[in-house]
Amino acid sequence: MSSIQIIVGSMLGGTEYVAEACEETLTELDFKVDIHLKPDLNNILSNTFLSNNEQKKHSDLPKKPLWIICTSTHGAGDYPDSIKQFASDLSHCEQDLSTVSFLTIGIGDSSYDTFCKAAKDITKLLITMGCTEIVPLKTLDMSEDIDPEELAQQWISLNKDLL
Ligand SMILES: Cc1cc2nc3c(=O)[nH]c(=O)nc-3n(C[C@H](O)[C@H](O)[C@H](O)COP(=O)(O)O)c2cc1C
Repeated sequence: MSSIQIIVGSMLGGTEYVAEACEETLTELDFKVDIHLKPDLNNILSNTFLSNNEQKKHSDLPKKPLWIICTSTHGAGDYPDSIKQFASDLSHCEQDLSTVSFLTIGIGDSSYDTFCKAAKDITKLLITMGCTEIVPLKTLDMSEDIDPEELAQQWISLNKDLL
């Protein structure tokens, strides 16, 4: 079992429901999950690398640490307030993140030219910081009549063997 950190960027709360739906699916799949509605990089790093140490004690439970980013986009392609500090801290992080794998779910509205830009930007930033994207960005378009929680859960289930 790998430990998964779900990192949430939301302004109005909708993306929190999507993240919690992902948490539910992952828990059903028997993953250990921590969800961060107000992500703090230091806290996430200590969970990530503590989990690593724990895994070393259990050699039958190996796996790289995994982060799942769920973020909407606000303003004119900006990060939501809840994830701004995390993104800034991440860009200055000096810790080696090369063992961290991640995937991103972007929630946005395609009527904006900057569709899901925050999710695209954080994906680029994580790659710049040495992390490995294991599944290409999943975007959910709220201008369509969709159930974003259901779609996110289906996407997690589809990719479960890569986690
Ligand atoms: C003021 C405002 C600005 C927005 N700007 C963008 C944007 O630039 N790109 C985009 O894809 N969606 C944009 N959206 C759509 C939101 O990302 C979308 O409504 C999302 O579901 C909000 O998620 P949240 O409830 O977690 O904040 C904007 C929405 C609002 C209200």
